[in-house]
Amino acid sequence: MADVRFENITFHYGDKCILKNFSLTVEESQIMCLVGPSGCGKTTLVRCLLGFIKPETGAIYVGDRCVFSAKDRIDVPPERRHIGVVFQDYAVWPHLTVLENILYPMKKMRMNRDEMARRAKHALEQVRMVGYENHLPSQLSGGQQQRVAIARALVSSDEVIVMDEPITNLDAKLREEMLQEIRVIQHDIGTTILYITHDQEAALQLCDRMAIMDYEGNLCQLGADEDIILRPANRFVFEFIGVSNFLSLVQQNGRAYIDVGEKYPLDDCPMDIFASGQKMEMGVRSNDIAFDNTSPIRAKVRSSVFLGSEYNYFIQLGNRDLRVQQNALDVIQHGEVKEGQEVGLRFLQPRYYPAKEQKGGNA
Ligand SMILES: Nc1ncnc2c1ncn2[C@@H]1O[C@H](COP(=O)(O)OP(=O)(O)OP(=O)(O)O)[C@@H](O)[C@H]1O
Repeated sequence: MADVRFENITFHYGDKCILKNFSLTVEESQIMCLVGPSGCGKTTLVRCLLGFIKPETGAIYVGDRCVFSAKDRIDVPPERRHIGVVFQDYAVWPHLTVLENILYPMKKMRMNRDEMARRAKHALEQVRMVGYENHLPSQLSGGQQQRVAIARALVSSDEVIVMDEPITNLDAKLREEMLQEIRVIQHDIGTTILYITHDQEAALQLCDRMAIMDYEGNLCQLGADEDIILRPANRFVFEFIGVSNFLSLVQQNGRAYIDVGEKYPLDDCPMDIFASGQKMEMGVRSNDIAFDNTSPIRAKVRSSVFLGSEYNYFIQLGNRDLRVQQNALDVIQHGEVKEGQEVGLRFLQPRYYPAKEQKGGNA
């Protein structure tokens, strides 16, 4: 097993800076999810690691091996980096059988026959595809094809596997199953996995640690999923992970109010947030809004949707619509609120951030 280290990686496409002095360590035998919005540079980072493109600065290490260093002019070719890869579009060869697909990278590495057979058998067992050796990809479901791609990555490297949106093309149930399988496979063999996604739900289910990139390709937080959810480093992380609502705040006569057309006092709000003179907002996650009839913050239930394990409510508070999510078990315990009903609201774990600047124009 090996850790993966990116040190001060800079990369441009033309004039456009995609990664600037980007550093990240993926610890050995862990699943690290690199999460960020579309276009932020995740795949670019993976391509640097695999050796498909060359950063302008920095170094990349896989365990003790330096696979790239701009300063020392090291640039190990992709096939000698020994990194397993699973891409979104499966990338299994359509004209090769399952077994031939799995043997392919080992043949390229010129491995001996017995070792190839042993590894292929083991990888097929790990992804539960024994019995499908002679099937062509066209005879397999999307999930089975993806398992073949994982088996092929496993035989390429038992040290490091990179997965770039590997389950995006699968239906919801299969996605869930594949996440479980990736977790079980990783647990059994202890491979280091760098998992790239813009799907925060998948990341939360899968990872040991999460790295969050913002739109500009900066690493804005690195931590266990609890850290990211409970202690978001900034507004971007708070908004990107989980479902959140934002409400404008004002202060009057030393007291803070939510301003939603009508003003509701917010007694727990620390007044020092107004010290900078900036407009402030309160962010609260949808599952951190509780119904409490004793609360003076009065709102109206516009709609209620049952989603199996949770209820989704759309609530009108003054001139704002809020989304509230409640666990189905809590609803069973405390009772469902009905459309049209008036409710009192209580905000748990609110966060305070400067308001975003409104963009002008009609665009
Ligand atoms: N070959 C290329 N030439 C020029 N620009 C590119 C090229 N490949 C990617 N880009 C640009 O680089 C930026 C980063 O792309 P990248 O594919 O790394 O993003 P990403 O975070 O992986 O996005 P997604 O989640 O949508 O896959 C984007 O603005 C993209 O348009």
